[in-house]
Amino acid sequence: MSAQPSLKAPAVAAFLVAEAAAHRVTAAALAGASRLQTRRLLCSAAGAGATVETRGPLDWAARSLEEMQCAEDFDAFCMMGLSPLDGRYERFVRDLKPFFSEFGLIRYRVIVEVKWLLKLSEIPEITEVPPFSEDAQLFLDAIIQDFGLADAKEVKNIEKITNHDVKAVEYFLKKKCSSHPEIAKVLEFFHFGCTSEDINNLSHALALKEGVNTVMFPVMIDTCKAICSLAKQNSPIPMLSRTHGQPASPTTLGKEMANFAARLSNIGKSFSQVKILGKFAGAVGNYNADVVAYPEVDWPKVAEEFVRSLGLEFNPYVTQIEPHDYISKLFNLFVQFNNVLTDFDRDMWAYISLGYFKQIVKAGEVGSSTMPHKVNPIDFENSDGNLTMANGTLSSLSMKLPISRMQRDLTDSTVLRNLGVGLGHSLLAYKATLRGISKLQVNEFRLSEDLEQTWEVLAEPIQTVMRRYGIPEPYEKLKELTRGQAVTKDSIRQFIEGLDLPEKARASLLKLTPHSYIGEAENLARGIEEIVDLKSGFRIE
Ligand SMILES: O=C(O)C[C@H](Nc1ncnc2c1ncn2[C@@H]1O[C@H](COP(=O)(O)O)[C@@H](O)[C@H]1O)C(=O)O
Repeated sequence: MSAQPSLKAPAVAAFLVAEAAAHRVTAAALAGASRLQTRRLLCSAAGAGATVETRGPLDWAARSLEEMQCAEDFDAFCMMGLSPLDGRYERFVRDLKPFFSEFGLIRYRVIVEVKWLLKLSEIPEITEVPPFSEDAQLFLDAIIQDFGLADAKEVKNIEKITNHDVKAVEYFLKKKCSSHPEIAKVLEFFHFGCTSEDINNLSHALALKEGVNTVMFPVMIDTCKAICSLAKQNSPIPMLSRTHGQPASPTTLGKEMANFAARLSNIGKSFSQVKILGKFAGAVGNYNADVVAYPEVDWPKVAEEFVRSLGLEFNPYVTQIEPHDYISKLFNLFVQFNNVLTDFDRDMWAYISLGYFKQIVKAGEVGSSTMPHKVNPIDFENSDGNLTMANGTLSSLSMKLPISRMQRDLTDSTVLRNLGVGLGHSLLAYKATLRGISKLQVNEFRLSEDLEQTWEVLAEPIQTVMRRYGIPEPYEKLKELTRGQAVTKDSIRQFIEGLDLPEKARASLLKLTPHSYIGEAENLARGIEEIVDLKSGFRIE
């Protein structure tokens, strides 16, 4: 399934009216019409045999979020949230809600159940479910397209009685369709031959595919782009390196940023290798009940066609459950991405602490409640903390989900309800890193000052040139000059003057400063755009 362009509820109405005009349905005819009635009008106006693209730009995600925010005392509900993702940080992660909430899971289950009924109607051997009329198809499609919070609440009310969440969806659909004479005749074919997990695994797979593509990847791409810009903008700015926290050969600020951009984009490319899998093979993975009911049907083929029609890859070897190995693979990549970003956050924290970056202050904001001078690197710290939470959850899911006793236990069911938690903390962290980056201002004076005070870093190139020209014990001589001693521009120059080197080599060493001793750093930073390929990565097909 492809991501739909964003369109808010009023825009949906406007879209339908515009479509109506295009098909010469009058506004008067549309006045007061429900979405289903509107579609029926559009369909008949478009002519016999024409189909109206009802999935078009109707943005169910935006609609469900709007409905959520209209709920009575939404703010109070958030304030009492047990998880900060649903409280304090709700506004940063709300885009994930349509996909990974209870509402989202129910909606995806409804989609799978309805589409399965439609699929059954296309199998010639299943004469008990004849092909649906256009009106019945529109009716079923409208259940999906118009599915909202009120419908989800109805399912939850049914679940209070059934105490079985998937069965509640089946009953909801039967009730909803009992008013349509044609569909009412085949109500028992809802959930036909299915075990609940046939519905669940496809629902989770769809949520992951759509949620990650639509919400996660764009922010991950923005993060890569922001770090790439830091690399390019600061490609020539020399910076003292630190290995073991001690002054080491200089680099450029841009080159150190480029390293992170390259690492993150490499992980991005791996996402496209993850296949989101689905199964539809009944209670223990062998189509047992289907084969008895309709022995003449090629059930593995039907299942494969159905899973693929939803935009998922088919997994033929399963128990009652799809074994979730692909979720481990996917989440391990998130863990890797998050680890690299943690590394970035901590380096940025250290560079800010060294004064290499200043942070732009916003009028009215407070740094420290007691030390008025302070501007703390709170965004990088928030990101670091949330990446810890994210990786804790994502690793737990990745470790647990592939393990299920024999043909199934229900441990995955409750655990799978946390897909959005791991992704939510990740999203929160990416946004915090982006905020942190947006406040940075490079302090070239501080960067230069540190280099000016560490002429001893030139010991490395001098001893390397001495080796080339066969001067005995170069390393030891430099060690004597530099180790634990105050090394200055003058003492270094004096040392170079005293070396038995060809004139050209000496001149080039005398020209060298800690600021210019940066090797290929600037070129490496400038070349980052060729390495960072954000077009082929960060996408799950
Ligand atoms: O298709 C079936 O139902 C077959 C059945 N296995 C089940 N498969 C899927 N869901 C099942 C199963 N069993 C229970 N439930 C319902 O799952 C819900 C579990 O709730 P929670 O622990 O909160 O995630 C909760 O709503 C449970 O009622 C079996 O016997 O193998």
